[in-house]
Amino acid sequence: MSNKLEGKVAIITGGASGIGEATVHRFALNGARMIVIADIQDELGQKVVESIGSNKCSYMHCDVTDEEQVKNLVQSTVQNYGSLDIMFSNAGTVSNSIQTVLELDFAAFDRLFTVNVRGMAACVKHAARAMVELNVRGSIICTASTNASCGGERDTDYNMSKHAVIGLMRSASKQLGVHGIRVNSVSPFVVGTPLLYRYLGTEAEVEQVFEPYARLKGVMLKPKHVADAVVFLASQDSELITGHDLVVDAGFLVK
Ligand SMILES: NC(=O)c1ccc[n+]([C@@H]2O[C@H](COP(=O)([O-])OP(=O)(O)OC[C@H]3O[C@@H](n4cnc5c(N)ncnc54)[C@H](O)[C@@H]3O)[C@@H](O)[C@H]2O)c1
Repeated sequence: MSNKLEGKVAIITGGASGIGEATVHRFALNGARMIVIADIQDELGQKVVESIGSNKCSYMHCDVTDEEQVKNLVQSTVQNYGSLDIMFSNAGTVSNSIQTVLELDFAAFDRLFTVNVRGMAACVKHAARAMVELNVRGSIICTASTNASCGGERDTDYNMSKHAVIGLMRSASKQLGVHGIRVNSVSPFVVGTPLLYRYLGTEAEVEQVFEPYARLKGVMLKPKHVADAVVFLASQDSELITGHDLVVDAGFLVK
């Protein structure tokens, strides 16, 4: 690994598990000065900190649906570590019900939107405010999904929420460019994480869903592949890239 993120202070929401957790490790390997994990799974978050070391990583309980908690997360990161260079706004969820159009449960729909859309926007807002105030040419990355680029057989609310993430990313990148702040998104296809295991079953079952659709054969999409894309978007390697959705899908979306 190189030191692509040397000296950088980063927040990773949803960093206690899955793609977020893999990205915490990748950021540490790439020399980030401090990575703040923001999540609601406190025990898991603390375990990730222990695996990296409290000199490089810390945990803060933050429910992204509560704007005050997000504001506090950003403010305390700046106070404790002197900067905010990278926000990886990644926390997300799926509904338990099937959520076809004919079966839409709007209570579940609202819960999902509060996390995946409102929570995502709160993280972008408060990170951007801090970066503008600090005069930091920061990088903000949102987790969207391949679901943001096509319709779905089910999970209409999830699909809609990820389309909204792209809208947020595009608007924010237009508005924040004047401050030198880049905003991009990363869009994975199916990746074996606890979120997907809850939804699809075992790792083998996830592979069964992935395999027929992946044009690139002989490789399984893992959280680390998404994390590498996030490192790219967070680092100077992508200095001129903003308003871009970086798909990590082994060719699933190729037309
Ligand atoms: N796994 C996939 O196949 C896949 C594909 C495309 C996009 N995504 C997206 O990737 C992101 C990460 O998901 P994952 O697959 O790593 O799942 P995961 O469940 O392993 O991780 C999600 C994390 O977000 C946290 N979280 C949920 N609600 C939160 C809230 N209100 N406040 C703070 N943290 C909260 C969870 O506690 C968890 O640690 C999500 O946005 C998801 O929609 C996942």
